[in-house]
Amino acid sequence: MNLFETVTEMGHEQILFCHGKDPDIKAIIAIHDTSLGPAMGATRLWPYASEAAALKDALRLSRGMTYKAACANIPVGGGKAVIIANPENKTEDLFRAYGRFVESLKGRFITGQDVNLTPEDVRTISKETQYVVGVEERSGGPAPVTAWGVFLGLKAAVEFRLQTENLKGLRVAVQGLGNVGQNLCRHLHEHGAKLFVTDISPDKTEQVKRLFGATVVEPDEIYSLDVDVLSPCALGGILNSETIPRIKASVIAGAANNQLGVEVLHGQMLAAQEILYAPDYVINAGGLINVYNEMIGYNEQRAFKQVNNIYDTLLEIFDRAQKQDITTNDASKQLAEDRILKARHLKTLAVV
Ligand SMILES: NC(=O)C1=CN([C@@H]2O[C@H](COP(=O)(O)OP(=O)(O)OC[C@H]3O[C@@H](n4cnc5c(N)ncnc54)[C@H](O)[C@@H]3O)[C@@H](O)[C@H]2O)C=CC1
Ligand SMILES: O=C(O)C(=O)Cc1c[nH]c2ccccc12
Repeated sequence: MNLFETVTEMGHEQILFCHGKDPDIKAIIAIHDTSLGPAMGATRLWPYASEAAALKDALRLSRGMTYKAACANIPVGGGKAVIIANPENKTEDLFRAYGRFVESLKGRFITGQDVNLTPEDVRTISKETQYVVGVEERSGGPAPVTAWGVFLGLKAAVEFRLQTENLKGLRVAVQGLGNVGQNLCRHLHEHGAKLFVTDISPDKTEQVKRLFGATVVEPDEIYSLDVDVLSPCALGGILNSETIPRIKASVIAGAANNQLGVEVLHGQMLAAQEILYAPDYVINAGGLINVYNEMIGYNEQRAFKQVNNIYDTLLEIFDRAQKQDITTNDASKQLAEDRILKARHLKTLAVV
């Protein structure tokens, strides 16, 4: 990877390569943009196959956070960190060393719990840095709020594409029944949707079958089901050249980050198949909105108002995409970039 070329193209401000021998630590903190406020993004721990893969993940996820905050209209910038490690080798020393790197950024980057980190791990990080949120779970953790936002976004997409406000009998395929997926299934079930679900953990599929009468399918079957909506709530990169031709759903609305394998190509493939894609960073902003509110002093009414906005924002994005004949992904990027440019312009005026 030609690093500065990539960073120039993607627009990152700063990338911190955190390295140490005792303890052995390799982590990357990517700060994409702080025009709207301090960069926020949870930290993910993953046994990446290569350092390039880790860097790519950090770069793309952090840019997604910038767009996420801008589309959610909160004064926050975008960042993300990845720790390159096997979850089996997590130690207190590792997280403390990582916490010192976060502290060294003096609040330019504020982080918390993402894939393979437990609340306990985040508490360990917070022994070394004050720039961690979501540790005390004052608001019940971000996942239920994320799920509520995804539910509203799914509803907006169904209304736009299928011209119905009633979810009764709507067939929805949910991939991944973790903290977000299960909460989403509950909302959908309560509104009369018919669920088709998959997870690599049989305990989780059994639970959702029992609680919400869902039909359980094998992980690879989820793409080709004859359903109205596909809701990816597990992994990134699942919308790609292999899966898209198999998709029969006309709406994609789920929580996973980086759902599109190759953003432009696969965004266009979905549009060509007349599948309405709710951009991941717009629909899954509930978690970020929740931790942001915790940071500034939790106010449930304000937090829910901001999450409820996801519905209107998505309708605006779908409308923009249709009118300009562009992908929904490009329409949301435009919305985010407009807001960021405006904020930069205001800052320049303030200096003068
Ligand atoms: N928790 C939050 O507030 C937010 C979560 N997200 C994203 O949403 C997604 C889900 O988040 P959580 O529910 O918190 O994570 P989680 O780790 O609780 O759940 C993920 C689930 O996906 C399952 N899974 C893994 N590989 C799978 C496969 N190949 N097929 C089917 N299922 C598979 C896992 O067994 C697990 O049950 C993640 O991609 C996360 O990055 C995005 C924004 C906020
Ligand atoms: O939406 C994402 O990908 C996030 O990283 C949201 C998030 C969850 N917990 C956090 C703690 C600090 C900053 C962001 C988050």
